[in-house]
Amino acid sequence: MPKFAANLTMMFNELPFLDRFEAAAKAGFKYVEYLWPYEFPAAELKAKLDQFGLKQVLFNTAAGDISQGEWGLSAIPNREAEARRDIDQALEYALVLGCPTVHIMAAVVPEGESRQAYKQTFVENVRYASEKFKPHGINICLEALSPEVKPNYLLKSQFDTLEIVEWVDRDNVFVQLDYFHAQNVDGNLSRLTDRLRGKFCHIQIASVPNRHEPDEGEINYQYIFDKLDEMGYQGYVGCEYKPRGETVAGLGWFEKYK
Ligand SMILES: O=C(O)[C@H](O)C(=O)CO
Ligand SMILES: [Mg+2]
Repeated sequence: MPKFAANLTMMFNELPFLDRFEAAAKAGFKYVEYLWPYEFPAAELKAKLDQFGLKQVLFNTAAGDISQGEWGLSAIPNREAEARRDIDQALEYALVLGCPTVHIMAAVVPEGESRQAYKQTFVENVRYASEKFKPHGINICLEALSPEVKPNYLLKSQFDTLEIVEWVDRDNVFVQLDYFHAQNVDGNLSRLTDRLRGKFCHIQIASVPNRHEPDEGEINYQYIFDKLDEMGYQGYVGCEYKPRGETVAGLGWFEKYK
């Protein structure tokens, strides 16, 4: 049965961020993920995890200057020093939080820039991170984002991500398989899951097209969950969706997995 993680960035927005840990635990979650921890001291977040018996299973490297359209720095040529500081910071947080996986964000590729140069830079920075994280048993995930969510992001298709993972060629670097983006860009989710077998170590879910709870829309998630169980998938499934309304009211789908 899948191990579901509440995404505290997207869910429980009725509450201030630091109150979402208790809400997630009360709703029956044992695991949490969220985009970025850096607004808070790692020790403060760890205290919240411990207070409510939660395990942190994923967070991201910093996004850069979102107001300037940045969405990750690790693929931007000539920004390697900043990217590697972000990677080092992510490692510090992962060690305090006891988090097994970090999503290294790539970058948006501005019109006219060389995608190949961005890919090469990303590979070199991910290899840097792999070496730093390896002694601590921490994995790295890379994720494709659909253009409707993040236009011109370096990784669009799951096969873009697979190309980088195979190019990096390190045993602690994997695909972050977000079925919302995968359905929007690649489709054919069952065959895609088979093709990525052994290459992904974290999954995220949301309905398509509205990115809500997984109990609506065009993806038959029960079929996907059963397939993951049959494959023996042992990773986590992040609930990276925007609740239709009040978060707990939308958790009927989760009842049978508690
Ligand atoms: O947006 C997503 O699906 C990613 O998981 C993320 O964390 C930031 O792009
Ligand atoms: Mg995602």
